[in-house]
Amino acid sequence: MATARRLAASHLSAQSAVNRPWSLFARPASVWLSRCNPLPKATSCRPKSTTARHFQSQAATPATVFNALHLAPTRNYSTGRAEELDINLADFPPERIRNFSIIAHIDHGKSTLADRLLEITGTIRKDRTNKQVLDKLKVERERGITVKAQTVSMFHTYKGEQYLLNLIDTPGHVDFSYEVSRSLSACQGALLLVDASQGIQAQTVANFYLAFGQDLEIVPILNKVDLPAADPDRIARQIETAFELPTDNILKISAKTGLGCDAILDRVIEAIPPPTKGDTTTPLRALLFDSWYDTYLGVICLFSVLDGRLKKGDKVLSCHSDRKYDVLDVGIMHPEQRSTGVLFPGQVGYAILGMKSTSEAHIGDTFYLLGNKVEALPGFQPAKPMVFSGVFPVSADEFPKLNDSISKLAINDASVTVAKETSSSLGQGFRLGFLGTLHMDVFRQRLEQEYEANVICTAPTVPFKVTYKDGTVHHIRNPAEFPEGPMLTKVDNVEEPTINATILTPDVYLGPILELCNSRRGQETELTYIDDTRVMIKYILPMTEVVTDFYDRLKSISSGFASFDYEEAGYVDADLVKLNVLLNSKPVDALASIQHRSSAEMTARQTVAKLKDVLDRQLYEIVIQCAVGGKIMARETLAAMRKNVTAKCYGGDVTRKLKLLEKQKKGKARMKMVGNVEISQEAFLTMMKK
Ligand SMILES: Nc1nc2c(ncn2[C@@H]2O[C@H](COP(=O)(O)OP(=O)(O)OP(=O)(O)O)[C@@H](O)[C@H]2O)c(=O)[nH]1
Repeated sequence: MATARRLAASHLSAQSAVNRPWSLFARPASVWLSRCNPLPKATSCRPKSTTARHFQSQAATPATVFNALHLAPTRNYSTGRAEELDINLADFPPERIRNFSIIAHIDHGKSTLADRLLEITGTIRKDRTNKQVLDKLKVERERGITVKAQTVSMFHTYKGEQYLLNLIDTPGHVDFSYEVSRSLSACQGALLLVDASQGIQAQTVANFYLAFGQDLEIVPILNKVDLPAADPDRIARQIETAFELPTDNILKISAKTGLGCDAILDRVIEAIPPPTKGDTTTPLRALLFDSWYDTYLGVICLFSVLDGRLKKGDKVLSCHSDRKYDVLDVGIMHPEQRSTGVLFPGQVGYAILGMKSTSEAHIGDTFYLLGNKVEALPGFQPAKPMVFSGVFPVSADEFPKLNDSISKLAINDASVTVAKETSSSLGQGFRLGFLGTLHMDVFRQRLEQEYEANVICTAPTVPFKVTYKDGTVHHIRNPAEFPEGPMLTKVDNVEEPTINATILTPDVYLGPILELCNSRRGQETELTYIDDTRVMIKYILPMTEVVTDFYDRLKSISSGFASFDYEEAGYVDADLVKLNVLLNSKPVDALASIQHRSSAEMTARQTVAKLKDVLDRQLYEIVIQCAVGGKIMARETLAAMRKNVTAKCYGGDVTRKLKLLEKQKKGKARMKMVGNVEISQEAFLTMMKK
C-alpha cells in the first residue's frame, strides 16, 4: 500500500502523462534488439512485407500479403474500396461495446496476445503463421517491436449476447509512448500484461500510471506462464504490492500457447465499463486519435464517436482547422477496413475524409457535422521531437532520390520533422527530428529497406536552448549553430533538457547503476524496494547524457536485467561548449558536438584517438585536433604513407594493375574531402557510432 502510494506520488505527472511527448526519446536500438527475442530476419515462413496499409513502396501486392497473413480479404483491390461488413452496428449500443488496450513493458507479449484474441473471436484464422498480425510494418516484424498502434474490432458472445470489442494494440517502446497515451484516450480499460518470469519493469510502471491517470479499469494478466523460469505467484505479489491490485484477480496465461486466453474476453466484458452512453440524436462529436496513409484510399482516420453518428455522405468539419470534408467511407477495422456506412456513440472505427496528407489529420482534433458546431474535446499535445540528426546521401547525386524518399516516409509519420541542411563536409542533406533514438533508427532502417537509400547519419543531439542578452531565444538542433567566438559575449544563458528517469533493477546491480547515473551528472531523487530484491531508482539526468550510450551501458552493467523509462523534466542551466574537430586545421562540421565543459576534454581525447584509428593514411601527415573555441583540448598525428595497391603486382601483369587502380579510384569516389584530407564513408560511419 505504502509503496503504491509512494509510486503514485512520484507519478503525479501521470495526469500530464496523458500527453507524454517527452517520454519519447533515446534508446540505442542495438542494445534493445539484443535483448528482445529477435524474430529471425525475414524468413520464408514469415511474410516479407506488410499489407499495403502503410507504405506505398512495399514490394508485395495486397493479394500476396493477405495470403501470407491468412486474413480474409476485406478490400476489393480492383476498386480500392473496403468490403462491406454484414453486421449492423446499430445493434451495438454502448452497453455492448468495450474499448480496451493492452499495455505492458516491451516484449511482455502484447502483440502475441492480440493475435490470440483475434483467433479466439474468429477475426483471423487459426494458423501457425499468424504471428503479430497487428505488427504490419516490415521493420516491426524484423525487430519484433510494435511501432505504430493498431486498432481492431472483434465480436464475442457472452451470456448469449454479442459484444463489440475494440482492441487497441500499443507499442511497448518508450520512444513511442505517445502512441500509448493516444490509444488509451479511446479506451475505458486496459489489460496490464506482465511477463511471469521477468516481473514488473520500468515501462510496466509507466504504462500502469498512464492508464491509472486516465481512470481506466485495469485488468492485470500474467503472461508466459509456460516458461520454466515463470514464477507467477511471486510476480503476482509484486503486482499487488506495486499497484494494489488483488492477486486473486490476476489472470495467468500463455499468449504463445493460448493457455488461459479464452477467459480474457469474458473478463474484459465483466470488468471494463462500457463507453459513456452518447446521444444518437445530438450533433456529432468525434475524436480523431490516429491516422495513416494508405496507397489505395489516401489518409485513413481513426475516430472515437462520442455523440451523434458519423455517416458516409455526411459533411464534417475539423475544430482545429475549420476545414470541411465529405465522409467518403466509414467502418471498423476487422482486422482491415470493413465498411459499415455509419458509426454510433461509443464506437471506434475508421473514416475516409479525402485528406491529402496525414498532416491534415491533427491527432486529438474534434470533428462535427456541418452546421452543428460543438465544443472541441481536450486534444493531445503534439509529439515533440527530442533527438535530431543530420541525414546525408553517401553520394551527392543521390540527393534528389533521398529527398523523395524522406518526403514519402514523413507523409505517414507526422512526428518526424524535416529541414534541409548543408554541411561543408557531407554536402546537401537534411536535419531530421525524432522522438527518440529508436525512432531515429527505425526511420533510417526504413529509408534503407524500403527506399534503398544509402545514407550517413550524424550523431544524435538534443535541442539546447540559448537565450541572448537581447531576450531572443534560439533552440539549437545542430551543433554547428551553437554560439562560439565573439557570439559568446551576446549569450545570456544556455539551458539543456533534463529527464526524470525511472530504473527498475535487481538490487545486486544497484552499485554500478548508481555510479553510472552519477557519472552522467545525475541527481538521485528516490530509491524504493518494490519487493525483497527489486529496486526502483529515480534520477534527474541531462537528456544529452542519455541519447548516446547510456542505455547500452545500463544494459551491460545489469546483464540486461535493468529497465528504464523517463519523462521530460524541463530545461536547466548548463555550462555547455561546442567541441570542434579539426583535420589539418580545417573543421569537420559533421563531427562537431555540444559537450558539458566538465567532460569536454575527455571526449576530445577519445575523439582524436578514434579518428586516428579510422582515418586512412594519406600522402601527407594529418594533424587531428579537438578544440573548444581557440583552445586545443587534444591532438593526434597520423603519419604520411602512400598506400600502393599495386605493390604486390610485380612483373608484367598490366591488366591486374589497372584493375586495382580502377578499384582504388572507385573507392575514392565515395570519399568526402575536408580541406586536403579524404575521409571515407566507413570512417564517417564509425565516427557517428558511439
Ligand atoms: N514462451 C512464451 N513466449 C511468449 C509468450 N507471449 C509472447 N512470447 C514471445 O515473446 C516475444 C515478444 O512478444 P511480442 O508479442 O512481440 O511482445 P510485445 O509486447 O508486443 O512487444 P512490443 O511490440 O515490442 O512492445 C516473442 O518472441 C513472443 O513469441 C508466451 O506466453 N510464452
